[in-house]
Amino acid sequence: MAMNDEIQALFSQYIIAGDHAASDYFPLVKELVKKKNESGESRWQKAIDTVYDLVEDEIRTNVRPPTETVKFGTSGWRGQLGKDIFVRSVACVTAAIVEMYATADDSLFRLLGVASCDEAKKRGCVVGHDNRFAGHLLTTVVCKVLSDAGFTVYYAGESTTGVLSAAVLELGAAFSVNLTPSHNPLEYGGYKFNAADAGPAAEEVTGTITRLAREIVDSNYNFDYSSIAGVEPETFSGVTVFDSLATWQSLVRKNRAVHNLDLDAIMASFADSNDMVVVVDSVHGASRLHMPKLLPEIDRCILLRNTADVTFGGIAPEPSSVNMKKVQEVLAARKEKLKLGAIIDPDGDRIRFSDGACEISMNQFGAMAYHFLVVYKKKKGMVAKTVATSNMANCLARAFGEELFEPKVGFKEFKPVIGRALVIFEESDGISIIGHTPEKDAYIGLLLALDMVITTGMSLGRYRDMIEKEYGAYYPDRDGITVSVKGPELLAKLNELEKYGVDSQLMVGSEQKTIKEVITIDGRKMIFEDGSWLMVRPSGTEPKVRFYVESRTESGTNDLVATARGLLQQIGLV
Ligand SMILES: O=P(O)(O)OC[C@H]1O[C@H](O)[C@H](O)[C@@H](O)[C@@H]1O
Repeated sequence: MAMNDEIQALFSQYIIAGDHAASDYFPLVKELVKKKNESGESRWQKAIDTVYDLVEDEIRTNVRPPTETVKFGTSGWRGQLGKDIFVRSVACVTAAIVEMYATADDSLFRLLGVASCDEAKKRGCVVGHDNRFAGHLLTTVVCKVLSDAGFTVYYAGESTTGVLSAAVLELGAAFSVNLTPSHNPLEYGGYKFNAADAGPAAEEVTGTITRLAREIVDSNYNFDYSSIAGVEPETFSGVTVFDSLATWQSLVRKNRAVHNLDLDAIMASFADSNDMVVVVDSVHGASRLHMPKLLPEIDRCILLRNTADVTFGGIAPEPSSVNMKKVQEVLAARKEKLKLGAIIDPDGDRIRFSDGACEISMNQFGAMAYHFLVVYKKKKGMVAKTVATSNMANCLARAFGEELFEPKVGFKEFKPVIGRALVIFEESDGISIIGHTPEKDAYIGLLLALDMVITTGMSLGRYRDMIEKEYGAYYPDRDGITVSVKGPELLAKLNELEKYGVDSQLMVGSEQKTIKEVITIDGRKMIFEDGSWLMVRPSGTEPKVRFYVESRTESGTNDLVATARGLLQQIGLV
């Protein structure tokens, strides 16, 4: 079949001419990207661009309610571009934020970190977006709605979650809006709201935004697209453009004495360490814009997937083991003794590491960061990690005679220990430290990793092995299954696991293990007598049930995974 016919056939499979609602653009984009990757033919790119023109038209013109009602989940509102996230729906959610400030009572203002709506207007909002399609268009909508309502707006353009959070602190802003669905696939758009503390907003806040947004969506609210067509946000009253990375750098420098990380000295040492190579894969996300400014410009600093590509080259843009392969390949070909690789998600709040020989997950890295700050940086204090995260940090906290805070999943759960915990982290590749933002930030993770390697003179793998030799080894893993049931029905199914209480037994591999403790703050975590555990919980961002396991022996992890799967099978989810 000639290529044009092939493209034509694909188009007619997914597109109903003149009917966005009935057309399904993203499966088509995915097919076209696959073809482009296979053939390298530039004409496939033209076809992709044509589909994106249609998506853009849908984003501009859609006036229906979103296909899925607006809902802020574990981290913001996420949905499909064009169908859920479009000019009007983004305007409605922004109008809901305006309404929230206009009508908040004292207790809500306390959570928002401002005393009044006037204060919020004056302190203003930081606005930015990741590398996704239509980011600029949709943030222009946000700026317009906020500007019309009298809010000061600091416009960052394309930036990352951690950097925008730092900007809130540095500018003393009242809140931030960041248009990103984080690491979700290419068809998604998203909307994150952080209040004045610069961390992910509390549930009461996002609940209020959700409620007001639904009301506005259902009203006759009209956003006049012509008021923003071809206009840059800084032309609106009260909107200024600023350099968000500079605010991040300023925050890190300012708090040097708090965390003992010296940004400039670390970068200078790396530049001088002839035996060290660093590879960072931005997977086409917003970090690609910052890395050349943050890291030294030397040939031992290699940046991968640092071009603009809203399709992420067709991959799921998350810092997974599969996606780490490019970093591993580049590191393998290098001669330097010390190798550090990292992969960062599109909005720069997740990071995963490699030392060329092995991968270091956040389960391990977060605990290593805690060890590093205490032992090498001479800091004293507690550590915090979510209940689904490895217990290596619990073990270190015990050894250091320090407290451990263990909330349910979600970075916003760390609020009670911000300013107290030396490290806050979760297995899903998010980390921050004392004196930094209460938001997860890949860059502070990268800075820590650089400092660890430079200061200890060890690769991350060797450093981890050294800690494990002293404190014992932990073997965590996680996986998940896609489910079609949701809401109360899903919870009812998961509740069937309640029969596995303390003293009941489960087969793990060929061994029968007794449950010693059950933690139910988030799903169900069942801890066995030998300290190994498994946990099951519904995802707050995807139609999935996740399970997390941790063994104390290398071979035991797979057995725990099999047991977890078995449990989900038993309750009819697999
Ligand atoms: O609820 P899940 O799908 O497991 O997602 C959990 C994750 O969601 C978002 O990414 C939050 O920012 C994270 O803090 C949280 O760990």
